[in-house]
Amino acid sequence: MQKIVTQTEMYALEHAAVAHGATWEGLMEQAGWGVAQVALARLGDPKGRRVVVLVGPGNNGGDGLVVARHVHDAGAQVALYFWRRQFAPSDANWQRCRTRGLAETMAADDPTQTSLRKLVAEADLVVDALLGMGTSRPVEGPLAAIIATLQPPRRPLVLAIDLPSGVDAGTGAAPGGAVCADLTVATGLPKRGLLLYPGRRLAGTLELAILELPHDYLETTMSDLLRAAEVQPLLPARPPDAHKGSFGKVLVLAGSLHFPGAAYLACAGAARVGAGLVTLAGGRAVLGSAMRLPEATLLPLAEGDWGAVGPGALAELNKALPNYQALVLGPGMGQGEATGEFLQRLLGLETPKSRVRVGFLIDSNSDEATENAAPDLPPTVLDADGLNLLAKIEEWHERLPRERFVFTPHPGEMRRLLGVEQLPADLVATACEAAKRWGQVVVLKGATTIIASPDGRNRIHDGANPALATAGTGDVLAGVIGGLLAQGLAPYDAASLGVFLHGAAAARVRATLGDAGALASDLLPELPRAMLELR
Ligand SMILES: NC(=O)C1=CN([C@@H]2O[C@H](COP(=O)(O)OP(=O)(O)OC[C@H]3O[C@@H](n4cnc5c(N)ncnc54)[C@H](OP(=O)(O)O)[C@@H]3O)[C@@H](O)[C@H]2O)[C@@H](O)CC1
Ligand SMILES: Nc1ncnc2c1ncn2[C@@H]1O[C@H](COP(=O)(O)OP(=O)(O)O)[C@@H](O)[C@H]1O
Ligand SMILES: [K+]
Repeated sequence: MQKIVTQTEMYALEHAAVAHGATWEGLMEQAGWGVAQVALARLGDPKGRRVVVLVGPGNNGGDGLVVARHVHDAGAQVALYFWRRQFAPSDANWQRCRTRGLAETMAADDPTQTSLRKLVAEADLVVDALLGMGTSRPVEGPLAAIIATLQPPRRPLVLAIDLPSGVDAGTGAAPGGAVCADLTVATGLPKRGLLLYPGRRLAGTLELAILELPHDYLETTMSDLLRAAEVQPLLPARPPDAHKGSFGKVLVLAGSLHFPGAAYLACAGAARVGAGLVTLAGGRAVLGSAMRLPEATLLPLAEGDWGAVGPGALAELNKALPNYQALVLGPGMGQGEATGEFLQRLLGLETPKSRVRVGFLIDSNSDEATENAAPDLPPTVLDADGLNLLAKIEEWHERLPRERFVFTPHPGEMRRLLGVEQLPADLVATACEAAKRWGQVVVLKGATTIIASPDGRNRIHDGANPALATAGTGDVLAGVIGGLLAQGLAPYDAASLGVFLHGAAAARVRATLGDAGALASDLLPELPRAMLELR
């Protein structure tokens, strides 16, 4: 399991390591040695290769000095460029470089960066050891000017130690600009900011220098990187004597006159990850979707204006729902008033005000009242307009049954659910706090997707892929997660495996079609292949 840490968690781990007998010097030596091995592997034969190490004032700079020594000892020609670091005899790593006679330039003596530009122009590799986890404010002044000398296009490879200087370790933000690295070697464990944008882009390829840290410490609060090894065991078994009833039934309530295709994409997503049966619920607006997927069955619902689903549909749904193991609710269903009222009652969230308005339906013990009462929902994926409509309901999170839903918001939907103008910078913390407060699994989608469970566990999917930046890919994901819920996966696992398979299918699409022009429906045939590859 690859853990991802915040600064606080990393500093606590370092303290715990010291308490277990490690020394700060020893840790720094391990970190620098590990980074040097990556650097040397990239350099090829080090003889005659020129390496510039940019050394900052803190421990990140200390790591840089260790790297400089090992790369020098391997045969490369190393020059040191110091920013804000004062020599002190106690700086043992600097002292060791001096003993070896490494060239030194002080940034204070190079106010126009003339020497630095020359060094960079002649270098094969630049090691960025200016700032790491200690980055505490936007980069500015001379530091910004130093970083600007590394802007692409440039000749040398740029390797950042731990984090590209200027990237916030917790949020991935780089408010004053940052080093744009070709690769970043994280020391010990990758920091959260390396997975979040723009930090993820600025970091380039991610590698790791191993540190001996007490891994059991703080384990439960750390994020997990979502990788094949974590989700492979979650794949539902397919016994040879299975029948369609073995793999669950999914009911999809999606699509509308304006977004008819969402229904198809969600249904096909569920079917393509192995659900036994998919039923599309809706009016005439979604008939076309049902015809595109002849394997799906249809649950016709009473229509309101313009074919929208309204409260009149509750009776049919109530009868059908006990036959389903999962529900996908919301993709493209529209945000009309009648649909909002329908959703509110389906979720059992009608306010006293709406009770008065539809009072005759819930009055006393009439048959109609029973038929229209909020049903017990199976595990449900709530997506897109389902979330937008939910966000309009007052105090929804205090009244929604807990541990029943997987919410799949993109950042805009997340803002609406939280009722904020702008999402907080730390998206992992945002998703985790929301999952805890709402009592639901939250999948905060984006180039990096975060899956958070109400119990505090969370997984980060490092899956940037511009081929996915096209309408309808989220509808497929909602269906995929629904299809996995129907096969009996717990909500957090269904969400995790779903995000992984969706990303793996997208990677396959990108490999054949490239970055642009893929359709959301191109993901569908790749889903079974992604499962085959994982199994
Ligand atoms: N301890 C160990 O054994 C291990 C440590 N490790 C390594 O240590 C790194 C963390 O080291 P760190 O905590 O010393 O912080 P670091 O990133 O060097 O920067 C601190 C300095 O930067 C300054 N500063 C900050 N922002 C600034 C800005 N925008 N503009 C200008 N200045 C700014 C800040 O100055 P101040 O805020 O006080 O003005 C302070 O002087 C970690 O990333 C990893 O590489 C690992 O190898 C594991 C073993
Ligand atoms: N650049 C990107 N890299 C990786 N995944 C992306 C990127 N852009 C979008 N996605 C993924 O595509 C899906 C888009 O979902 P969403 O925004 O709900 O779109 P829609 O509602 O049109 O289907 C999400 O799973 C998201 O994580
Ligand atoms: K750095």
